[in-house]
Amino acid sequence: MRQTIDEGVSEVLSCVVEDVGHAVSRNVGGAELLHELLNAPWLRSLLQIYECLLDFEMLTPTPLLPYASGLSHEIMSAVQMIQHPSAEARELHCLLSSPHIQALLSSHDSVAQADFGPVLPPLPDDMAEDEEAMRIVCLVKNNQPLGATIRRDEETGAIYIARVIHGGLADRSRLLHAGDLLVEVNGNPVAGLEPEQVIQILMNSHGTILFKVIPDAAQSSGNSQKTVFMKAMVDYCPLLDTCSPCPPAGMMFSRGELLQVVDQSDARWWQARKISSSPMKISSSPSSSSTCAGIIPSASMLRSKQRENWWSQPLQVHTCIKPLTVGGSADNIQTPADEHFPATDEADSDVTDGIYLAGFRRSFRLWRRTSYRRRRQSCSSCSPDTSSLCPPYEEVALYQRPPQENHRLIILLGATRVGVNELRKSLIKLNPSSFQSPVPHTTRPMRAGEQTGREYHFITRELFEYMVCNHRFVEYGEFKGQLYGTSTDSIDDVLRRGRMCIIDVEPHSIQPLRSKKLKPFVIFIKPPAADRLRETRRNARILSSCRETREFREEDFVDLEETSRLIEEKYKQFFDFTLENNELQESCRKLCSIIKEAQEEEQWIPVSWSREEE
Ligand SMILES: Nc1ncnc2c1ncn2[C@@H]1O[C@H](COP(=O)(O)OP(=O)(O)OP(=O)(O)O)[C@@H](O)[C@H]1O
Repeated sequence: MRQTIDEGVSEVLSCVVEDVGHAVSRNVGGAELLHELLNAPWLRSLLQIYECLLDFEMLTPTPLLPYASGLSHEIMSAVQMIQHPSAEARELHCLLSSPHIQALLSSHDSVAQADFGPVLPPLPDDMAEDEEAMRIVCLVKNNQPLGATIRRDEETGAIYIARVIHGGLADRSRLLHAGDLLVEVNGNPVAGLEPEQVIQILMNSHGTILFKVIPDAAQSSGNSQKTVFMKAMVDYCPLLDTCSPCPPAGMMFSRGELLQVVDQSDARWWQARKISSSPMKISSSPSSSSTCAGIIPSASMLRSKQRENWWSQPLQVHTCIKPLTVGGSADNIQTPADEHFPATDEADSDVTDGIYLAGFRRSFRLWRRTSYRRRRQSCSSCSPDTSSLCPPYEEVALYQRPPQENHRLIILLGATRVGVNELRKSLIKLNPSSFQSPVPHTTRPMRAGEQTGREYHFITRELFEYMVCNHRFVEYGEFKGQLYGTSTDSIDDVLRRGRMCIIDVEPHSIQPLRSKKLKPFVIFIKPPAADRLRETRRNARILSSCRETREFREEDFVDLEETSRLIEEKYKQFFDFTLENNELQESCRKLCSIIKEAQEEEQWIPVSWSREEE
């Protein structure tokens, strides 16, 4: 039976050799050759043999004898002892003594004895009892840092591994853990040394580094850490942080960056990696787990730093957080009260092709512009580097809007005259059935041709003030004796109709809009490079008063650039996207596609917006 199988196998194998040789000698094309080989009957036979071998392996066979090479030596010496060996005996001796057969038998014995592990040096005879718990770790140092920090126990002088950095060399070895007691480095005992001296030994070591450690039983079992994603809401630089346990192992980050926090086991110092804020990139990035993490302060650590900074600062009153009454002009406006103008003076082409565009009235825009400029000038505490007491990190999760849910609120943000209104208007004109802006409220009397709920919601001052007291306004203020504002109800109204609500607000109004209900997506509109800004706006006209427009002046460009820079510095942690308004049509097309992605694709949002219970 066995002979028949062996014959069958050798027949199949000779077919393989013959067919392959034949095909190659015919010099046929690669695809044709592959096709022929795949169709060959011997392939089926080979697969059957392979299956038989797998079955055989499943039976976990035991070897007939584990010392075939020893037996062969016995046979060879027995043959040598025969005085007149037969031709068969001589042939057998010749076969067994050939180096190939010897190597084959030796391999057979290794497999039969399952002798695959490395040969370890014998344990020294004078080894102390407690050295049982000692671990010898050999790391091959390349250009990367070892990825571990050490600390000295001040009482005992013992040196411990303080932290193993995720993704670093020590972490990948899985042999060094936080809490392990370091006994020797390359044969040098480290007890009693200063950490700097141990680091010096490590720095002087090249190639292989041998650590002798006593593992910390609690840590070696491996404490699996839950990974969380956080958005940085503050800037951090380890090299400027005097409290950092190891500044070179620290990770710098700035507001708005997305961090994958991989270790929170230490209440004061976490470990994290920076990741791309693009959901597509994070889900398909295999490298993220292999890159080395860095040490960052925990949320509580940063909060206590923020408190310290806050107390040490002189008292600054934020005028920007109070709604401001603006009675003056936006641009040296020398005009009488607003309502004296005919309706056409105030309208800013808000009817186009039969489509009514709400929220583009001149007084409304001028109120917003003036109030922003005044606030900016009057509030000295709004400098970009002032860290407020906001949470230092915001935990985020990926979210995709279910089709039955309201659209996310789209907030456009930008310095005055950067083109926010122009883009918003172009977007609505492009697709008025999808995009809409909320209708503002005003106390100004309705004029001929106007309708309440179209140009404005015309309401009394009493009602307006009542709404203010009840926090119904996202933004409000006074312009030429009349109140103007954008209410949350108007936003809800647009969203309830299944449309995408596009608003532009002053930067400080973003925070109150950040809610689970609205899930705002913030797009910052920034100016292009200085020369492109001046070139593209050469023929543009800007509002100078309720009645007049004029060309851009150099000081407008300078102000626009400076304001953009300030807004970006101070509020970038809230931006979901930054769009450069260079060529108008291209910017509008881009804006349209960003909004589509925001509504239809996975995005990072604060976890508090996606939790069920809230
Ligand atoms: N990409 C662009 N290329 C050329 N001109 C532009 C571009 N974007 C905007 N403009 C023009 O710049 C001027 C100011 O734009 P817009 O009124 O939209 O600014 P804004 O940021 O809304 O400021 P405001 O506070 O005055 O409402 C307008 O004349 C507009 O047509």
